Amino acid sequence: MGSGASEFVVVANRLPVDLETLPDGSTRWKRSPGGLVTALEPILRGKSGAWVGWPGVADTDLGPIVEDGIELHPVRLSAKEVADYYEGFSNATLWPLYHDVIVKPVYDRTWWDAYVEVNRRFAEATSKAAAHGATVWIQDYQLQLVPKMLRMLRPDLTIGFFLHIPFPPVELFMQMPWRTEIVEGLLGADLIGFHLPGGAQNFLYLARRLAGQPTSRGNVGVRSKLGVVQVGFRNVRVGAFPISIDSGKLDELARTKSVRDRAKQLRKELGNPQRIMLGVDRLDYTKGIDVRLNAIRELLEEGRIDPAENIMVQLATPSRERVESYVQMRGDIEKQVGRINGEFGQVGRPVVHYLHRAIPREELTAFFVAADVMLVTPLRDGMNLVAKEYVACRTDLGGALVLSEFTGAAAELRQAYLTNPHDLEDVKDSMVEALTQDREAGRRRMRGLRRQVLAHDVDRWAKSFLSALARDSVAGAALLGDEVQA
Ligand SMILES: O=P(O)(O)OC[C@H]1O[C@H](O[C@H]2O[C@H](CO)[C@@H](O)[C@H](O)[C@H]2O)[C@H](O)[C@@H](O)[C@@H]1O
Ligand SMILES: Nc1ccn([C@@H]2O[C@H](COP(=O)(O)OP(=O)(O)O)[C@@H](O)[C@H]2O)c(=O)n1
Repeated sequence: MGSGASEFVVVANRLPVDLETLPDGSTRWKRSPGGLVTALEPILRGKSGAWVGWPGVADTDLGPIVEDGIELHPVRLSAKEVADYYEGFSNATLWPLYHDVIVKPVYDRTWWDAYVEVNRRFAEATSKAAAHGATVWIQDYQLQLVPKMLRMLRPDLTIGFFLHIPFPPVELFMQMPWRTEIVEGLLGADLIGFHLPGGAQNFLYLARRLAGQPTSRGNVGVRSKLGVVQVGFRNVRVGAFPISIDSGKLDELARTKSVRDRAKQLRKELGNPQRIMLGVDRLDYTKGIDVRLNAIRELLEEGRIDPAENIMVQLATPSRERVESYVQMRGDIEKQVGRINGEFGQVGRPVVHYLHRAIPREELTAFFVAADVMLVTPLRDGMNLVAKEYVACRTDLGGALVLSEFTGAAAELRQAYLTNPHDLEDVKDSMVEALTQDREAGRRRMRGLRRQVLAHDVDRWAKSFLSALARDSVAGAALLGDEVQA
């Protein structure tokens, strides 16, 4: 297959923008949901590379286009492929399996066939876009077969892969009927990145057990001490690279007069309560939105918080709306919101303000600035960028972060009020602690959190991954325990 013109290509299920059809039949591009796009968009803009991905709607034929300075290569998916590859295998098989089986994964052979077929299409589209010797960076669980397929088409490329969600413990991964194919698919890369060392260790074990390849045995570090899998003459490196946000830019935005004024106005519109709690998530069962709502209801019932003084705002972006478990969860959450407001709200003064829609970045920043307590309570989350965004916005050192121990972010944000989302009493106690924290103690915590988030931004994440990828993989032979420049 012939090569294209791009020296650096990002490959992800989604393009950074979704094609939206308006009621009058015309179309426009809007930003795609989720943290992957939040993280990668600024990187690609700075590198003038190409992005291969799905435009978010089925049966759309589009040639390459340039949008906002990024060259986009849309991959066409039919309506059936969206149902089988995206909603099915990606989000009803892999997503729950990799998130601790919070809901039961479905193993369907026709979904697997669609996953193989669509991964092949992504590999072919990437092969067309990439110049000879280019660097290709493949993203996430939807595309785990692409590294091997692409290597077969284009052995000249340097191939990196990054998994944005947790890589599951071995006992869970072994459920997967196509477990060997997935491990072998990933081993087509030169470097495989995870958020945390635990994910990398799980993968190394599986590469030995399922693919039968020799691997390094030492512990993997954070941006250091890569593991190695020997695949024939190739050394595939495996490491932990915790993702982050464009913290400097968000810090700047949070300081602007328009955002600060809007934050004040939001407080007023919410009835000037003493304390505002905030949740910001895609509407996903992994995010523990139900956990925080249960905690608030019990705290109200027990009289530990006063509904006249403490309110909550939950901003929920619509997500995967045709997947059964998401439909059911939306109903459950909206019932919980209704129950709390029915029992504890007043006319014109609900306790929980709930918006089910995407929120523009500047408005979201004003919410972060206005919120006294940020509630991030996932049952499992690869990283959770929202936690880092809140910290980056607290230029005043105000606010408090309640953070689930089961997020990747918890490994770095140690000064948060860390909590176990499976232990409702612990969540309630953490919330009360955060709501009643001493001002000076709160400022100390926030200072520590900000030091971490501002020093480890998304640029550092990308540079640490890409510089490790750029290293000669033959030189990596000696590397059991190699150090990476962060
Ligand atoms: O594309 P969707 O199906 O609408 O889902 C949105 C994205 O969700 C997931 O995000 C993950 O990546 C974040 C950045 O690394 C991380 O902070 C978070 O913990 C993950 O859940 C998913 O991995 C992406 O592929 C989706 O685009
Ligand atoms: N209503 C909302 C909720 C989230 N978001 C953004 O979506 C991203 C979510 O990333 P994340 O890493 O926390 O979680 P995922 O949705 O990627 O699993 C963050 O950048 C949020 O600011 C948004 O723009 N509007």
